Amino acid sequence: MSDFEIPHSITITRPDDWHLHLRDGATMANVLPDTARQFGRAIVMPNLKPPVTTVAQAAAYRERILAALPQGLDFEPLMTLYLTDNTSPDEIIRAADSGFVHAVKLYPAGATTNSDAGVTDLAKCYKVLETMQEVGMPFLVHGEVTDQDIDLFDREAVFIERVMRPLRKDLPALNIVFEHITTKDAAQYVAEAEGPIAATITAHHLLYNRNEIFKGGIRPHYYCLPVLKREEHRLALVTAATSGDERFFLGTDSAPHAQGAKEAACGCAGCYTALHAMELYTEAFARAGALDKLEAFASLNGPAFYGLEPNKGTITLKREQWTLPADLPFGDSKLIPLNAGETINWKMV
Ligand SMILES: NC(=O)N[C@@H](CC(=O)O)C(=O)O
Ligand SMILES: [Zn+2]
Ligand SMILES: [Zn+2]
Repeated sequence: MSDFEIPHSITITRPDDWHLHLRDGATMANVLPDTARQFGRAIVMPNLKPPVTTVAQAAAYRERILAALPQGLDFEPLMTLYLTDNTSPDEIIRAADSGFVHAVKLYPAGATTNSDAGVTDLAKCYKVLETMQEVGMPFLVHGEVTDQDIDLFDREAVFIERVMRPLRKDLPALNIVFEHITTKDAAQYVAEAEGPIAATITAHHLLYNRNEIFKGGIRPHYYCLPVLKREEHRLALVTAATSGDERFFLGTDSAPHAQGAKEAACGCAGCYTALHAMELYTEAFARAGALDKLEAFASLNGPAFYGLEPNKGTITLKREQWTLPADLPFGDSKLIPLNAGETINWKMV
């Protein structure tokens, strides 16, 4: 699409974020309005410290989110449970009956931020997974093996062979979301798989490849997990997201960390994009000449997978340049958003 063919504005059904970290307490109060301005709902990740492992904890967390929501913002948090080796089938039944727990999340132990309490061996969870399959509870998967002998950049592809294929063979009717996919291997696997599987894709994995982490020096705000990959993988993700295929939908994986935790000798993984998520996705779709596919990806495919109605109302993004703030308040620290201080091309009205 040449520049003059790109429209000056685009209006779509109000989108949802199907993968979001809101944290808790004062920092949650800081970041929540950014998401609530852009999205009608969000799947809220349970990797708090300690993690959200029970329906009772999810109910309390949901109340804290709603209490922190500024007046006038209409936003529904969709809660999740953090799967551990000790999660019981009864907890899954309670979750399904709750009406507000929409999924259960797999963090392979040691894979990412706050995953220490995660699953050490999925074989220990088969009773729980069978129950999830029976009651139709979606299983959200951080799809990376944690084996230190496997190259960091290969951990998602190896996960498909070692974990995803056997799991789906054993439990073919389990609803699975392959979260924040980053490789052509995962995009291809999901596109071709039989049965109920989908994938979320972040804005940063659509816009950047791994060079971004090392441009002119090490740039910690581009470090997330799964880590950015080669250009060929980015291109495959753009193809999947803009294909209109209902298996692919929006999940920002916006993951705020205090400035000092990112800019450190051993910095945390996670990119903060909630402030300008729809602007970034719109840029990625515009560059691909696929703005007509943005609504399916951002607003329709996700609700269909989760058995929910799309949101009422619309949002509009204008082609208008604006400069992101250098930092944002984050409890008693600061939060550096992705693209801090940079000028971007779209602005939500
Ligand atoms: N994506 C990240 O790099 N970090 C996430 C955890 C996760 O989604 O894996 C976080 O909670 O900080
Ligand atoms: Zn993850
Ligand atoms: Zn995440």
